[in-house]
Amino acid sequence: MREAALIQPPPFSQSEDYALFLDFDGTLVDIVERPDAVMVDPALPGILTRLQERLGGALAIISGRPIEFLDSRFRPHLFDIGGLHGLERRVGGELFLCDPDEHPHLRQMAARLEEIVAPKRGVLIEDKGCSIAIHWRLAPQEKDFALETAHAAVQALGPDYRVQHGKAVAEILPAAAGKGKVIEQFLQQEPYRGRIPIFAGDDLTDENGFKTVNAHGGLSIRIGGGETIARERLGTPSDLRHCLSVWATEGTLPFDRIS
Ligand SMILES: O=P(O)(O)OC[C@H]1O[C@H](O[C@H]2O[C@H](CO)[C@@H](O)[C@H](O)[C@H]2O)[C@H](O)[C@@H](O)[C@@H]1O
Repeated sequence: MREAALIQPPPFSQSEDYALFLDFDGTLVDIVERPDAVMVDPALPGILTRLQERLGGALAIISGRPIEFLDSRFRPHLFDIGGLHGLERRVGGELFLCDPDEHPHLRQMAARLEEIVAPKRGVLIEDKGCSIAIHWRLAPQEKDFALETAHAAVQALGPDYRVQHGKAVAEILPAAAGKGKVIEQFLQQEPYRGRIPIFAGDDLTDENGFKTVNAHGGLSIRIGGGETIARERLGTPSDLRHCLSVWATEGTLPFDRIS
């Protein structure tokens, strides 16, 4: 990572050279105990809309969440989104969705997993159709159980599926999913094509996105602690929201480093 105390990204006269990609949980919004309890800061949709205009439309949320969930949190705003760790995508209103019916074994596994975790108080199954997350934030003592359950499920499903590790979560999803891949797909399409990517994320799934962004000579930003290949670091989602707000209103994007 660079040692500079402050980054001064592009003035608005050059902002159409850049594409901005933003992770959701732990990056734009704070981590909370339950997946369905996440809250969007009321000022955030307006800040993102302003940035989207500044960037000529080249702003997308890149998340492990489904597009439908993110829309429910940002309504009436409909941002470009790479959802489900890149399994689905919306660009300029055009949708590329993942069909759960194409994953019949995963669907059967979802029902089985509900039964397996039922006796474990605080372990939550988040069924997202084409992926299934097993959460243990409310039951940290069940971490090993949750991890073993996720890995056993993938073992049973075969090589078309993998486990994505995250913050107090293990997700079972198609092996082809990846944030790097979906960022690459965005960069092949207008208005993202040919631009320098900027990507902020906080978690293991985002490291794959950082790899792609670094390969394009872009700016990768890790939110919070942990080992990373990101080139810059910010402390909290609130720090990032502040930076985005400054960029939206003043034309610069200052990142105070924490490490
Ligand atoms: O790619 P992201 O937008 O960062 O999404 C990653 C996963 O985030 C969510 O889980 C995490 O946030 C929850 C709410 O704060 C928290 O309770 C949980 O412990 C975290 O792992 C979400 O529920 C998953 O579907 C996303 O894949």
